[in-house]
Order: sequence, then C-alpha cells, then structure tokens
Amino acid sequence: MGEPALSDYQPEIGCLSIIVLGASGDLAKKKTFPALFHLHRQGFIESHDVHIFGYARSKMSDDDLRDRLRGYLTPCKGCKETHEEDVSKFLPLIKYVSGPYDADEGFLSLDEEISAYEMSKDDKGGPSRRLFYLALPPSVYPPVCKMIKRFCMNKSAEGGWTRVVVEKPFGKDLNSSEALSTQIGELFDESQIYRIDHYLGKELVQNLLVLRFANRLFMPLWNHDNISNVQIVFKEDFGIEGRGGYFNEYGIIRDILQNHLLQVLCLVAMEKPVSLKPEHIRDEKVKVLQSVLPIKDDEVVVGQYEGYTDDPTVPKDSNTPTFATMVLRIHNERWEGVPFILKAGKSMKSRKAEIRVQFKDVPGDIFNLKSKGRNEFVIRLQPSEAIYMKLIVKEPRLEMKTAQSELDLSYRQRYQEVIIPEAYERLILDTIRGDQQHFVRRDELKAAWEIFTPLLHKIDSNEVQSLPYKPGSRGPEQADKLAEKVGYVQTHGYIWTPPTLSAV
Ligand SMILES: NC(=O)C1=CN([C@@H]2O[C@H](COP(=O)(O)OP(=O)(O)OC[C@H]3O[C@@H](n4cnc5c(N)ncnc54)[C@H](OP(=O)(O)O)[C@@H]3O)[C@@H](O)[C@H]2O)C=CC1
Ligand SMILES: O=C1O[C@H](COP(=O)(O)O)[C@@H](O)[C@H](O)[C@H]1O
Repeated sequence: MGEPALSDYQPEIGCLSIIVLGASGDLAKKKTFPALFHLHRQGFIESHDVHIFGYARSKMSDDDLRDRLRGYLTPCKGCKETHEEDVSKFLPLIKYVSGPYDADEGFLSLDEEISAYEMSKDDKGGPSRRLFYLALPPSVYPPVCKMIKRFCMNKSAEGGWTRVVVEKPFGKDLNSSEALSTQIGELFDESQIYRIDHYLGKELVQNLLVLRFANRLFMPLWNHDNISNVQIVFKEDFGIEGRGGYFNEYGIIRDILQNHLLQVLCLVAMEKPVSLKPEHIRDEKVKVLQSVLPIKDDEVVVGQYEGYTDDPTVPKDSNTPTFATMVLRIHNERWEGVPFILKAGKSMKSRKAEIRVQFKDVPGDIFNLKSKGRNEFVIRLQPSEAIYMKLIVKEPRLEMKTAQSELDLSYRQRYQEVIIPEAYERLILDTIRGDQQHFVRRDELKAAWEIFTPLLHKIDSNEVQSLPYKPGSRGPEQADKLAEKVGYVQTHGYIWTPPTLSAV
C-alpha cells in the first residue's frame, strides 16, 4: 500500500473558466499565463474542460495577446511532447475581452463570452467553475469585484463555484487594507477569496512545516534556549526596471517584507498546528503575528539605492525605501529574546532568498570556537534550493584542528530527476482545488499590517529617512551593524558553494 496522501482532494467536474484580469500587464505575462501553460502541459488543466479569458482595457485581438505571451512560455526539461506542440495546444484556449474595470459593458461582454463557452461544453447546464485572477493594481480591486459580483458569477443551477484571487500588496496600511477587506468581504465569502502570496508556493517554504514538525531533531532546539537569532533575507541584483510607477508608491516594505518575508517568519516561528487543515495552520500563523512587539525605531535601517530617482516615473525627492532591515521580536514562551532580522533589498550584490537560523555559542567551549563561527541552519529558498547545516568538525589531518563545514542537502544534486514547480503553478492549482492553506486569511493580513503601519507612516512622512547605498552593494552599512548589535555573528572566511553534479 502506498503512503496516505496529505491532501484529500476529490477531482471536480464541470467546465472551468479562468479569467485573468489585467491580462495586458507584467504579472500576467511573466507569471500567471506561464503558470497556466505549465499546468496545462502537465495535464492539471485539460483542453476539454478549461477555457482562459484575458481581460484588460488595452485594445488587442485574441491573437495579439497570444503573440505577446508566446515568448514567456518557457520550454520544460524532460517533456514528452515538443515545446511547439505544447504551445500550439495551449494558446488557442485563450480568448481576450477588452473593457473598463468600472463600467458594466465590459463585464457584460465578458460574462457573455464565458457563458457561451460553458454552453458549448455542456448545453444541459452542468456545474461550472469560474476563477477570476486579479493581476491588477489593488486600487481597482473594489470596482472589479463589484462588476464580477453583478455580472459574472457562476450561474449554473447544477452547482460549481466562483473564486477570486487577489495579489499583494493588499492595501497600503492597516486602514486601507481593512477598508479593502470590508468592501470585498461584502461581495464574497472568505472561502471565495484567495489572497495570494507567491512565497507560500515556493518549494522550500512549503517544506518548512515538514522540516520542523516531522523531524525530532529540531523539536528540542527550536527555541530561545538554543537559537541566538534568525535572519530572513531577500535580495535582488536588479532595480525597479520600469516598475517605478508601482514601486515608488509602495516601497520595499509593502512589496516584500509585509507579505513574503513575514509569511516565512510565521512558518519558522509558529507552534505545531492541530492538523494540516488550512484553518489550523492559519490559526497558528495569526498567533505569531499577534505576538510581534512594536518595531523599535533604533532597530530599523531603510535605504534607497543611488540612481533610483533617475527613473522618469519616480519623483526626485522620493524617500521610498528600496532596502530595509529591521528586527521583529516575538513576545512568547518560545521566542522571547530572539531577534528575527528581516532584510530585503533591490539592486544588491547578488540575488538570493534564504532563512538563516543561528545557534548560540557552545557553553564550556574547549576548542576556542569563537574564531570559527557558530552553528547555522540555512534554508536557501532560491536560487539553488538547499538546506544546509554549518557545523564545526575536525579537519581531516593528523593534527587536532577544527574547521567549519556543512551537512548539505542541495536539491539540484539530491533530486536530479525532479523539476521543482513554479510557485504560481502550485498556488493556481490550489485555487482550482479549493485549498486555502497557502493563502492569507483576513485576520492574518490585518495582524501583518498592524506590525508595519506605524513604521510605514513614519517613512511616508519622511520622519524616517532612507539612507543611500551603492547599487550592487550589501545595502547601507548601518544594516550590518544593526544585525551585529542584536546578536548576529558573521563567520568570516566561510562561503557555502552549491555542490556541482560532476563532483560526486
Ligand atoms: N509584476 C510582478 O512581478 C508582480 C506583481 N504582483 C502584483 O500583481 C498585481 C499586478 O502587477 P503588474 O502586472 O506588475 O501591474 P501592471 O502595472 O503591469 O498592471 C497590470 C494591468 O493593470 C492595468 N492597470 C495598470 N495601472 C492601472 C491603473 N492605475 N488603473 C487601472 N488599471 C491599471 C493595465 O492594463 P490595461 O491598461 O490594459 O487595463 C496593466 O496592464 C499588483 O498587485 C502587483 O503588486 C505581485 C507579485 C509580482
Ligand atoms: O512580489 C514580488 O516578488 C518579486 C520577486 O519574486 P521572486 O519569486 O523572483 O523572488 C519582486 O521582484 C517584486 O518586486 C515583488 O512585487
């Protein structure tokens, strides 16, 4: 007998319409449509019961949209069919409807197109499923949701559903987010709303619960007795690249920390949930967020890379941070006294995202370990997914000499045959299957905004100033000083290199 599946999903029947609103945009072309392509290629959504609609204000034909997307549909390794065959089966499933986001006519036409497709599939009016993906700026969520509710809900008497996927950042601060939640909450039940945070779809983020709660090894260690500090880091080696209009209004804290890094923090810090049911997991995440203490002014460094305001869409006097480091402190029995250092930056030296759990010094040290560095447990989310543990070992030679080394689980080497799915692929599949585990619940979102809103207001009013840093650097040097001040000890001279396959 095989292992019991962790998910108890039962396949549903009824034609599926996936509607990408904002189909002309950046996210749609780079992430949403490519994810749908890969789901289709792997048979998770099938030509005989799915149709995909793009909707936006831009005037385009079906073929214009298809041509625009073609270059973003990347070939996969080890596919049965050629890439051209996969693409030629996928693109005809896409239709484009143009219209405004706040007026009836566009949504009436959209509904007509969806209904015509549903009738063509099932003239007896069987169940139908409608998934609306809002790849749009949050400012247009309220009118779009109103239009969907008025004109585009699933109408089948035989059942089915209507679901709405909304992107981050959901609001700009606590009040605006709550207002948005209330507006959308008046139109849809919580069970119909999927607040997507694509970091929750990353392989190693999904692995966190398993690592923590399926391994006895970590249970006694995962607390303030043993852990000195935790760093959750996101770096990109490029700047805002034409997204200045969006980015300058939001900044790095709303773009990355309030959502992606905070979600990761929850999974690192939460208690064991009662079960793997989405509500049980989300209950535990909310408890962590509610235990976070107000951020102290002297435990924040924000920065802006030099040249950021050269972007024509960015005002010359912008104080918007493109970099932030801050310390979050969780006031509970497990984590009292352990700083969680969150760090995110654009235009940095390298691109990576990782969780670094640094352990305390060994008591009663007989090896003079201070100079060698501490034990660290590192979860490399990207690139080169890996989990490694930095250890002190005896150097293999005659003399007794210690050195830093590592126990290393590098995914590329260990899982050579496996293609790790893109985060969006996984999460869109979850929305089709109705699994909300990896989506943000309303109370979670509220607690997340409560943590950052006071600081965001200080930055917006220039009370907290962004420090300049050189593009391609580590960010302002004050950030490293802050991490050091709260207890992070950097190991000099040790660099983890992902093992190569040829070096076996
Ligand atoms: N791009 C990315 O990598 C990521 C984006 N996101 C989130 O996804 C959402 C969409 O992002 P992205 O695709 O980059 O955004 P875009 O700026 O590309 O906007 C998407 C589409 O929305 C329409 N639009 C843009 N601005 C406005 C406006 N002010 N009023 C009405 N419609 C507008 C445009 O379509 P038209 O004019 O044709 O109607 C545009 O093509 C955002 O919430 C973003 O935070 C999340 C993760 C990553
Ligand atoms: O949400 C966002 O994420 C991307 C980074 O995503 P990743 O999966 O490549 O790490 C970031 O570039 C963008 O600014 C932000 O909106």
